[in-house]
Amino acid sequence: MIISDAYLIVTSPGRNFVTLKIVTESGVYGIGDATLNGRELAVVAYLEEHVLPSLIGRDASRIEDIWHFLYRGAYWRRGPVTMTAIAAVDVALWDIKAKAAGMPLYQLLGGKSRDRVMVYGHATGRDIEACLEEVARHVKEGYKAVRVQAGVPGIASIYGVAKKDGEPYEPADAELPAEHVWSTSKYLNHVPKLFAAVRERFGDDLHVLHDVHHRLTPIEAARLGKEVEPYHLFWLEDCVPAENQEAFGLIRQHTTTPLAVGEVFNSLFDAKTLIENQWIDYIRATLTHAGGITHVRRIADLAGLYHVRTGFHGPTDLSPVCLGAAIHFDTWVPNFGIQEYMPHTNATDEVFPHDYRFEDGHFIVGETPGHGVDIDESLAKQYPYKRASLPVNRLEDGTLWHW
Ligand SMILES: O=C(O)[C@H](O)[C@@H](O)[C@H](O)[C@H](O)CO
Ligand SMILES: [Mg+2]
Repeated sequence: MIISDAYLIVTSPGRNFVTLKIVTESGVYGIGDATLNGRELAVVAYLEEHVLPSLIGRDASRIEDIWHFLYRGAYWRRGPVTMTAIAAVDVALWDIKAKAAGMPLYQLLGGKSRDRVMVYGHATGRDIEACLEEVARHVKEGYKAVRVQAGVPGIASIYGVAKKDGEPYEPADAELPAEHVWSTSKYLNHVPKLFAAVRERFGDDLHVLHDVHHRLTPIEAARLGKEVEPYHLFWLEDCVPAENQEAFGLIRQHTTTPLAVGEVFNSLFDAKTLIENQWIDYIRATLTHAGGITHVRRIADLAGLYHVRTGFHGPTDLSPVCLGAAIHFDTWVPNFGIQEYMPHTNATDEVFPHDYRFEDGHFIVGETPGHGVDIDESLAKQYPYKRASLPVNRLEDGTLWHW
């Protein structure tokens, strides 16, 4: 199982994806997702210059050793670029190990803890009415859980709401960062009305979620959490920026609305205080940005001790390789909560053939050895890289804010 080749495929079938392919002397290969939205080529340079040359000649079966070689060996530990690069190697090596064993990845992890994996989809609309129509569409398609994001009167462009109703939402929509204007008071006054309308129309059974996208202060988040309590959210996501983990201590004192955080985390240490204090309910760190299966498994195990469940990030800016590996992880992990799902474009699905399938609001894991996702390299070549940036936010007086 000696590694004989390792290279990257950068492709943009609708949006940019970076994929690492590791090939062994026996011909068995594995692939890992290395996509860091809006910073794709930083990871490409990191891997090509600093990681891939040192993989050649190593034993692909020594996943744990290679993980520590890359983590400790960098000296400059953690950070999204480093941890995305390590994750791509890690997931590709697990893919190889599972293929060599002739097993689907979930079997190597410990086997099935469940038969299917509940997902949440995204309903978005320019106002409450349009958003409710999108929730209705999701319910019709079988979703049991829906994230609900609507436009707010007086805010021209807002996270999570597509430019046109019915179109998929894609935040990295400009070559250079677009500048949006944000108003906390307008937002806070509007969101409880949205959830009142959702419960009135859809009743109590549907799981509903909401993403604040890091925009509030702790006391504002506490107010929002309290005000939506009657509508029983499945979770309130990223209600404050989480660099200061203590912020969640304050929010938790005020509300029983379940809290989710972690899509921008890249290490166990980003989440350690949050988990040990039981200030959160769901951890969203992903395989692609938090060091792969080897590291996210450690986060999930720590979380399990404190009744914190997984709710992996799953936007379209993570490739089907990440989603496929995540579905294996979700099928195994004992403390699973939910999996985010934003369907990829048809072009993306064609570039990344896969064996997972969506059925009745859930994913069903595939049985192909490995993580079940491949890449069509010649098709990938038809979609060259295009620079795309995430937006920034300013308050109405021009102050730069969190996006
Ligand atoms: O909950 C989510 O799915 C996320 O907040 C994403 O939509 C991020 O904004 C995106 O991943 C940034 O690249
Ligand atoms: Mg989010």
